[in-house]
Amino acid sequence: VPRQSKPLSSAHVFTFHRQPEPETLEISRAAEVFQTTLQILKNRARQRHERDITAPDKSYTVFALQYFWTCFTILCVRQNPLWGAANTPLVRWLPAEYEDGEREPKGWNQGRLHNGFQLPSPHEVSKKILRTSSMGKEDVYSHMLVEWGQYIDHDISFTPQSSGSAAFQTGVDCLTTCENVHPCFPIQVKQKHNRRGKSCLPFFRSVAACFLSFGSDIEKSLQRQQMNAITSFMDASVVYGHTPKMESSLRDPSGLNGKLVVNCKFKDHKGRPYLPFVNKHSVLHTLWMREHNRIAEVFKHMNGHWNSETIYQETRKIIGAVHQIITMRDHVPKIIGSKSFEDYIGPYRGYDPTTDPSVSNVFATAAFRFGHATIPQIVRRMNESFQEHEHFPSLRLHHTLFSPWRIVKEGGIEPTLRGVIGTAAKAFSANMLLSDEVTERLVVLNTPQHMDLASLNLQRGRDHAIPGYNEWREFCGLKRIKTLDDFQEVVKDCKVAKKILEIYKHPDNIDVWLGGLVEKFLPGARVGPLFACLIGKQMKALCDGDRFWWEADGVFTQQQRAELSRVSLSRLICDNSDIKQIPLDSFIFRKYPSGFVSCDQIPSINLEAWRDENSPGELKKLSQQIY
Ligand code: HEM
Ligand SMILES: [Ca+2]
Repeated sequence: VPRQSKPLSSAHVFTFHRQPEPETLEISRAAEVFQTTLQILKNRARQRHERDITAPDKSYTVFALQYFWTCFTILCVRQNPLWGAANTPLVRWLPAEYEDGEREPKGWNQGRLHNGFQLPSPHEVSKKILRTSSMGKEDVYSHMLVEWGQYIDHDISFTPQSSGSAAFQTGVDCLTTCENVHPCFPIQVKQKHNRRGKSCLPFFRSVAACFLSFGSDIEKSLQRQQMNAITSFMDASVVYGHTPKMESSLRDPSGLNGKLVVNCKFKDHKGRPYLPFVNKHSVLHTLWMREHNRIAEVFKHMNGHWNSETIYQETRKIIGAVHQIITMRDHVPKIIGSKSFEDYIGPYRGYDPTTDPSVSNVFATAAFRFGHATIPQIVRRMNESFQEHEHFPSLRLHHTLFSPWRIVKEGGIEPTLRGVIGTAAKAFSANMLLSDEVTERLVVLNTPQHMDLASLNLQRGRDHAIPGYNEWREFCGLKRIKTLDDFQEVVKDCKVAKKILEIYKHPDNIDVWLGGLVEKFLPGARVGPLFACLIGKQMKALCDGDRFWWEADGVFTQQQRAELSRVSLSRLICDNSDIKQIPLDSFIFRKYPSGFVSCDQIPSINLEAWRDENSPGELKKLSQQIY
């Protein structure tokens, strides 16, 4: 229960709360044991010069069997049952590039050359290219575009990291060591930059995933893969959880009305409920919880013969559909631009069982992290006239505005929500890429010191052995960069292009997250051609490969689909908060009062389309009154 009388320190507040579930840990441990065992055996074999890994000894066989058994138990009988499921590998659109071909990240072995050059330290790249203290303004989109990006990302990917701070084999502590020992892969820092006198920032490798490939390429099937701990489908897993255990803990314990659990101690001044727990997305999450309970209440009266399970499942289906619609109709086109939307996604043509909807490694590790360049320094809280709030001032990001006690104690979700709608998103510009709120003051789980998000992203890409910028350009049918001139053509800022090539020395060595981030935006987009391609392809896979996509045959009736297409984020806000005026599209930045309309002008969904024929007649009148 959020109850804090005084502000928490930034270290407490701005913590990235994403914890893997026990199942995730079990599976990753199996994969970890397997890889380590394999390594030991390979080393031994090499030392003895007697046999190679294809001649297994007894202990290897035992470990291998354990691994296959643990991994096998997560398989079930559906066709391609693992596609899009939680705790399965992030898929590879291009093969991994490990230094040893199997599990050592890029940059693991000191002195190893790539295209004739050593890779620059992510920290050096961060310092010289990505950091900034200056800010710019976007004038088209509101900060909601950024919030939604992160929110939806948390529905589709979560790559868990090694949880123990001690190295698996040696017991070396990842928090203190500056050596590369699995699962520690510290980020090297030049001494003078480090206040604690250490020459590195701690970094935990992402956990290994089970990977059962029965193809002929043994080398490839033994390669380390990373795991997505959540369902890749846009299924509102932030709201409902992604395991049965989590799901049941989020449902109303009385189980009588198909609703979600609410905070039993605190309510806002109008009696609207709060979430019962601490959560990074408290504002959006609170809106969804209220929306679920609002719809469930309508269903209870409209379809009186539905039991609580039916009410819950039918409501959940709608909430999932609304997530999909807001993302695909309102959000993605603003990010990748309408032309790329047409090229990579286009109109929906039905469920395709041959499309793998799993999140790709490059999407989670690089492309969708474009959003990190849109994180602001300051987030505002606003009053009813969308002006700076008299009582609740704007906050530096690291004094996070999304901390739940502020919501409860400081005016409910509305001041924050108005700030998110009423503030223009941070402008992206090549010479001020990442806010120092996240390069200097980021606190992540497990790590007591402040971290740097830019270094983390770059090191994560290398940890996952993601191929370089040029490989991905080629993958997307774009020209490879060979010279400074080539690069200056595609990068927003010529000086940045030059600096990058100076640091990396060879264009093939440029990390894909960085290369994609500095590209010139496509017209009407907030990313360049490479990220537009990677995000577009991923989004297409997420809808085509989803049997329960809201437009797929048999998921909703035609009438229900017509109703669903009237939903909007602005309607969600109107129905579940005290906000009475809002832009029609809350991703678009409007300066109050111009462009704001009253909530009753925002279309809403008519739930009559869900009336069940079998509903007893006398309840009809009652439900109409409520609706
Ligand atoms: C307050 C704002 C944000 C903070 C503090 C934040 C922080 C982080 C951190 C600490 C990580 C893990 C880094 C690592 O060790 O690899 C991460 C991952 C990620 N972030 Fe953000 N982020 C923010 C906003 C965003 C936005 C706006 C987007 C996209 C539009 C985004 C997309 C992602 C993605 C795709 C990942 C990888 C997810 C996974 O598979 O685990 N983030 N973020
Ligand atoms: Ca999901």
